Amino acid sequence: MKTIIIDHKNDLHLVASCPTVAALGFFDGVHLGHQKVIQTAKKLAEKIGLKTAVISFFPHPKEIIGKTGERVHYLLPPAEKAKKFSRLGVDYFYLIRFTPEFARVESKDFVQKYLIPLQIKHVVAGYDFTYGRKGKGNLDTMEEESGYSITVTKVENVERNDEKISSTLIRNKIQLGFMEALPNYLGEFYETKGKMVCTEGKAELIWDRYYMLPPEGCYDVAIYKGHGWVEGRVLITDQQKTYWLGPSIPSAWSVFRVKAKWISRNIRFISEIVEAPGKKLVSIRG
Ligand SMILES: Cc1cc2nc3c(=O)[nH]c(=O)nc-3n(C[C@H](O)[C@H](O)[C@H](O)COP(=O)(O)O)c2cc1C
Ligand SMILES: Nc1ncnc2c1ncn2[C@@H]1O[C@H](COP(=O)(O)OP(=O)(O)OP(=O)(O)O)[C@@H](O)[C@H]1O
Repeated sequence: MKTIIIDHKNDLHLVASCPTVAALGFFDGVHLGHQKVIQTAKKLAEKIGLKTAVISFFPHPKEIIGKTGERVHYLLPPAEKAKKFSRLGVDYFYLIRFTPEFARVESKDFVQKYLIPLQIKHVVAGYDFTYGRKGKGNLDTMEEESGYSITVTKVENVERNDEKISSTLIRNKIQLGFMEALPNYLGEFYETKGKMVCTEGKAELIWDRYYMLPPEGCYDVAIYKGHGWVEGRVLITDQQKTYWLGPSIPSAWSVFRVKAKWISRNIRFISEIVEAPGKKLVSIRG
């Protein structure tokens, strides 16, 4: 898959090398709803003999047009999003820099000055997808705004327990520490990447940017350190620092890349700490 970052400096006629069917949206977390949109685009593209594209944005529109200082708790860094797109069979990932100027582009101009030069022939998105200044454009306006050179497909909402799967819903679950619920929406456990920094008796996990952590507490996780997955436990402090509670904390100073699968919140372990305050179950110094 080819990733192409687009800002106002690009001549889009030169960027696109072939016509595509494109899935449009932000796609934070690439959850099951997003996967359905991308798989639909892929199937259609194969049927009509075109390549598949995803058009997305960064940073999140809310950070640019929301209230000043509004922070978005991202679920995935753009590079990880790209890997997931690639696994879904996407050929081109057009990542548009979402700037205040871009937010002011009228919906028709987005279609005429971005989608048409990028050789998008068919757009796939969900029912609620909007585009253009103040989010005024939607899939019902797109065909007309393209002069009928682009056709569209609306994907039915993918739901769980009568609720639409959304990045917001997943963020809310993480905020409450319900990590065990996430495979229902993501199709797999939530994963974060970072490094483990070990100093005598203490191992801190420092996560890369653009991941979201659950609140203070103890969590069952699986950690990948280069030679397979190890199940264990981590503690998240009120300062949002993460410590590995074992098994086996390296005694020598070392740093290595890790990835973690967040399995569930461990309520039992927390209550053990509370019930036996004199007993030092968690040994964290420093
Ligand atoms: C050219 C363009 C301009 C946009 N301007 C605004 C805006 O002024 N206000 C807004 O809330 N969202 C704006 N958006 C964001 C969209 O409404 C929408 O959130 C974005 O396309 C991602 O779609 P999704 O949230 O369905 O994934 C704009 C999007 C595009 C492509
Ligand atoms: N559950 C779903 N079923 C089908 N399509 C979806 C679903 N969720 C999102 N989409 C579509 O996927 C694309 C990306 O959506 P978007 O990034 O807005 O996801 P979201 O999960 O609704 O995010 P947020 O909660 O931040 O609004 C859009 O075309 C959107 O309409």
